[in-house]
Amino acid sequence: MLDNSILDLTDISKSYDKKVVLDKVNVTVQANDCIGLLGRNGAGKTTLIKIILGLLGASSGEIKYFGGASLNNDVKKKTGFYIGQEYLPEELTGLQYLQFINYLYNGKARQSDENLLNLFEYFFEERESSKKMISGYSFGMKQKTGICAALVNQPQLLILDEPFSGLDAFSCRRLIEFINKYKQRATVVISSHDLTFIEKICDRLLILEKSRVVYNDTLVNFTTSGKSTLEDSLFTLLRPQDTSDEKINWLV
Ligand SMILES: Nc1ncnc2c1ncn2[C@@H]1O[C@H](COP(=O)(O)OP(=O)(O)OP(=O)(O)O)[C@@H](O)[C@H]1O
Repeated sequence: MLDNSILDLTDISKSYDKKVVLDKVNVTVQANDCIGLLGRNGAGKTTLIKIILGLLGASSGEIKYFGGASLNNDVKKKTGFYIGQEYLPEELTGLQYLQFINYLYNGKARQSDENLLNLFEYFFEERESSKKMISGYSFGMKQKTGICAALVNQPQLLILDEPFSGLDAFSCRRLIEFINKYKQRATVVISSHDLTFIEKICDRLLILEKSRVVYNDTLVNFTTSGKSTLEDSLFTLLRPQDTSDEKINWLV
């Protein structure tokens, strides 16, 4: 393990009943890496993220954070994450939720409401919605609220699971621009199926397939310095099955 490692995963395995979902995952994430976590539906991306965040226990293996620490309060304070809308408190307004997260992470040294509203406005392009209950938000608005909450504590490690889902084109561009700036001062891990966005943001790729890591290196090496697109390179690596059209003749 190198001194500036932010995450050091050793032999992380996870099974549900007898089904192996992660099989001896070994990954080191260095400071200022911006990593695209890729893989088919069901490859284990969310499971891996939840294990890293301590929301799910691994069946075996060990994770060290920020150069050797275990998952203590200091590590949690330095980490921001968004892993889905099911964790949003519907009965709070957007601003109240950001204030709650702010208090939880930062105690007395919390951000001003003005900072929180500016953060909200950056992604929403307005402030009015911050006074409305999250229960009344659209899917995309909830997504943006979760992303804002992940940023309140100015995390050194930012982990986002499918952050682009449901975002309109403007919000996607905002998020891309934001992460491209933010990654200069932080380590970022993003799981996404949107390869165009991953290509615009990430420097490294971690690709899971059939419960194992099948690629863990730079984006540039993966696309042979841009000679092929990320999509083509991914298809070459994962070789999708040729599903015969005849099987759906009854349909089309
Ligand atoms: N609570 C659970 N109980 C049993 N199996 C589970 C559970 N959660 C996930 N799995 C299984 O673990 C595997 C990995 O799921 P995971 O959600 O990590 O995949 P993913 O790569 O994030 O997929 P997607 O791209 O579709 O979001 C899947 O086969 C899934 O069915």
